[in-house]
Amino acid sequence: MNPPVALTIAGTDSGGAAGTAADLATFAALGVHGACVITAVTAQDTTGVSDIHPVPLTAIEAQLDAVFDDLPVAAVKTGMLGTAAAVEAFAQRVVKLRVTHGPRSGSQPAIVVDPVLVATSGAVLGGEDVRRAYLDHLLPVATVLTPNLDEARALLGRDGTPSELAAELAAELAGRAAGAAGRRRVATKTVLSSATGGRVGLDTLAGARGSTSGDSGSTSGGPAVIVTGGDPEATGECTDWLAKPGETPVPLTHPAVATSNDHGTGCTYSSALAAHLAHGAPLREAAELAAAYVTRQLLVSSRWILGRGRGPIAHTSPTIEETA
Ligand SMILES: Nc1ncnc2c1ncn2[C@@H]1O[C@H](COP(=O)(O)OP(=O)(O)O)[C@@H](O)[C@H]1O
Ligand SMILES: Cc1ncc(COP(=O)(O)O)c(N)n1
Repeated sequence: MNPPVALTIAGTDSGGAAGTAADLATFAALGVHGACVITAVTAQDTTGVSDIHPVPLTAIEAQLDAVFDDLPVAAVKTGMLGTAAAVEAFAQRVVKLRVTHGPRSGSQPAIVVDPVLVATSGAVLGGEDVRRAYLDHLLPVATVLTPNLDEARALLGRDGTPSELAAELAAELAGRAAGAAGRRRVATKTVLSSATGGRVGLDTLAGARGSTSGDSGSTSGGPAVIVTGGDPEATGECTDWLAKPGETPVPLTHPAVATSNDHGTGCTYSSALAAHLAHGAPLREAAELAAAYVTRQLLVSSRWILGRGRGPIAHTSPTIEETA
């Protein structure tokens, strides 16, 4: 039987903790075939990021087209996109997939966006132009986004509690999604009407609205938002807040692991979420399973001493001893 396919669009981490190293390891651990589009090469270790080399836009576009033209991608996870042009190039392809497949074809991938802007070490992985491109182009067409607290604050440009930020971000993006869908509907109708002599399929127009069926993630009102609640000093519990437009945010609580080996945690969480969505899990269940996976992996690496800084979250399979 074929495994589901998930695609990561992200940067490399030479230290093997975050970025594509985390994403592909997580996909493999969760029984998903992983494809990857590299957006940037970073020189990075447990102490920080010392160099960033963006991949040229044409090479990013060629990788995206190679994967989408060939593989049945069930879920996409985006990590460090690095430039506004890369954000826009991927957003354009999401819109194209929706227009060509329609919402009920079952062939639209779930789009998980981890809006990476700043690394745990403090390095800037996406500037103000990237933040704007996320808000204007990619987030409104996403299925679900997974900002941490700082990223949620940066995207909204204001502070608040995690549940407030999750609800406000979902409402803000629902508004943007509705506006973008209206503009696409007019553009698609014009293009298709001239191409078909006036006959336009209902499915095609519904697809241009960017709605998805079932509970793989977004409702027709815009993307779901999960504000993650990681806290390196945490003892006790961590709470992530899941918000869907127009609904009261739901707290998702799981045990906290006391560890400083947390480099790559956010990448691992969003990849695990994409992997479970690729398997067909509903969004809330996928979020709970992803948090359980991250918690287990943090436990495995909690006593490791690797590198001089914040060590990696484990990407190895735990032994019985490590999970005890
Ligand atoms: N110490 C921890 N123990 C258990 N879960 C954690 C811990 N730190 C983060 N998580 C979980 O990992 C996921 C990613 O969260 P977070 O650390 O906020 O992302 P990022 O690495 O982007 O800051 C969330 O589900 C969060 O609750
Ligand atoms: C290539 C790449 N992508 C993402 C992150 C963020 O991960 P973290 O928040 O754990 O530093 C990173 N450091 N490097």
